[in-house]
Amino acid sequence: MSENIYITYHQNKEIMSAPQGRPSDERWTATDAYTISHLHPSSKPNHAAITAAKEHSEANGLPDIGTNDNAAKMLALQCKFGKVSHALEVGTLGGVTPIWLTTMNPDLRVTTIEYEPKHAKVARENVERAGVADRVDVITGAGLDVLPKLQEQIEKGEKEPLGLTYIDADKGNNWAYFDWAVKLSRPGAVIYVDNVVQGGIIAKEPEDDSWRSRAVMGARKVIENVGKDTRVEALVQQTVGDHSYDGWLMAVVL
Ligand SMILES: C[S@@+](CC[C@H](N)C(=O)[O-])C[C@H]1O[C@@H](n2cnc3c(N)ncnc32)[C@H](O)[C@@H]1O
Repeated sequence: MSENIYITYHQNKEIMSAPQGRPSDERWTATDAYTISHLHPSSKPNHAAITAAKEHSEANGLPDIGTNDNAAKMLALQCKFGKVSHALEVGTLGGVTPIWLTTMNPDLRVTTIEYEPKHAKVARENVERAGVADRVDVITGAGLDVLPKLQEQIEKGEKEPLGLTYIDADKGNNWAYFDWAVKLSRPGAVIYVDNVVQGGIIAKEPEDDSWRSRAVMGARKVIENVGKDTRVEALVQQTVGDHSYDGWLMAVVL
């Protein structure tokens, strides 16, 4: 089992849910609300399922650290654009992103890995209620314990090689997840690593060993290792929005 998973997660929860010291601006939140209300209004076929999943997650006490709608829809559109048949998410929370992906891509299957049994249970309930349980495999366990089993399934032909991976779990293992994702992907697959900007504090090497510094080190390690990795081409895109100022690393498998 990977080290300090539980502790690392709670540190991450703090970094994502209480962004003290991180830049924020009401224009970013207002712009997200305005654009999503036009580009994904309540008349969209999956709007009710997504809203219901968020409400069920909240009612069951899951932390408010889910991926925002714009980012989840971007991943869903990437799956459509890339004709992805199998996507992986590391860090399920309540399963809202797999619902976005599968409701917008009728032939897509998603494997999603969640360490917290309670989160995984709520995610299974959410995907069931959304009518996509036959295409979303919610696996309870630590990412690094589950990924070798996914490799076996892909090698046996039980699952397709990955066309898209979304890494959004314990930040200290970002690089290990990325390395696995490359190994399990088909050429042309895309890999996203979330929260690699963290309000712009990642450009400087941390000087202490606080939880925040360890999250920064998780971002720096994946950025620096990916930069030397000849299996991929990558960039970091900075984002602002209702989740403050952050960003993701996007890589394409060559
Ligand atoms: C930011 S949330 C994920 C949000 C989700 N991807 C979404 O789109 O809404 C991070 C999740 O990763 C889970 N997690 C933390 N450490 C993990 C690990 N080692 N393996 C798998 N999941 C982990 C946490 O329990 C939490 O549910």
